[in-house]
Amino acid sequence: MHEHPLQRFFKSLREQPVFAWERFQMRDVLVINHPLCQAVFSRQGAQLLHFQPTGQKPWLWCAAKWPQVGAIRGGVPVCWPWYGRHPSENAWPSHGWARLIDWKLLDSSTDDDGVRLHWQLQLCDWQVDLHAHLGETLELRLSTEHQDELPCQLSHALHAYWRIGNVGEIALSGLDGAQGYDQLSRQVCQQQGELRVDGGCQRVFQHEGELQLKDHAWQRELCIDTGDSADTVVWHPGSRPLLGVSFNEASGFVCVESAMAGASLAPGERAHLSLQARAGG
Ligand SMILES: O=P(O)(O)OC[C@H]1O[C@H](O)[C@H](O)[C@@H](O)[C@@H]1O
Repeated sequence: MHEHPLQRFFKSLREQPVFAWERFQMRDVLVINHPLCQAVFSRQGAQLLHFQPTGQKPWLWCAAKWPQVGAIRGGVPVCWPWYGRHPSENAWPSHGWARLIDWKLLDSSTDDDGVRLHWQLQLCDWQVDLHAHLGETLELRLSTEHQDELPCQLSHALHAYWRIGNVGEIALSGLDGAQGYDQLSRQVCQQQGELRVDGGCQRVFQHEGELQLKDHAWQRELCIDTGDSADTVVWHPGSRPLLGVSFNEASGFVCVESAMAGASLAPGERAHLSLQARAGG
């Protein structure tokens, strides 16, 4: 099994600062080394690419090779201000602008509890803020507002790639009875028992509360909470090739995302999305 590509920043035996900027694959990355956890963000997309509480295996997956320009596959891409295909502009990039451009880091702080970061992106009349709290657990909160004169359409997602031992040996519990839509068969579905994703999965569930990602190969359980207002999207490409990602690499992740389909946002109103995870078991 491959090592996480960003673990390379934590090999030094010398004492490292809590926050340090580095260059990696032509991007600025913020390397975070706290007694409770190690983590890496890219400035592009304010994307959390690596998170590993001390003494544990990495929680997030990231592709080893990144395209020279364009989206980095891995970690928690922020899909914003639209999720998936743009509703009317076919030529516009999938999952919006936010993961393609550099954000501003407005604040970073550290205490015994972990680190807190505040990233921001301003685009035309729109502003999106990402607050992260990382320590023994992971917490991301996204908040959007705009100053346009009229209500605007927004859809967004925290598209997390979770690191797992092998996609054939995982199960998601906590979705039993949840109503959803299977985008592969284009049919509504209702989950019965545990969800297995081997062979490909692209489902959107209406679901509240935690779900458990049970990883039998790594004997690990992560409890993932996508918040109360969002949909939970479960995605894995199965045997469909992903550009620049080997079949072996792709067997090491499953996406469990916090997402909100298109909604209308009035001027000054705020839309929120959150994603939290803790070790279970
Ligand atoms: O390849 P990307 O644009 O990063 O999208 C990756 C995936 O994201 C979502 O989960 C969609 O449901 C998939 O259809 C898509 O393939």
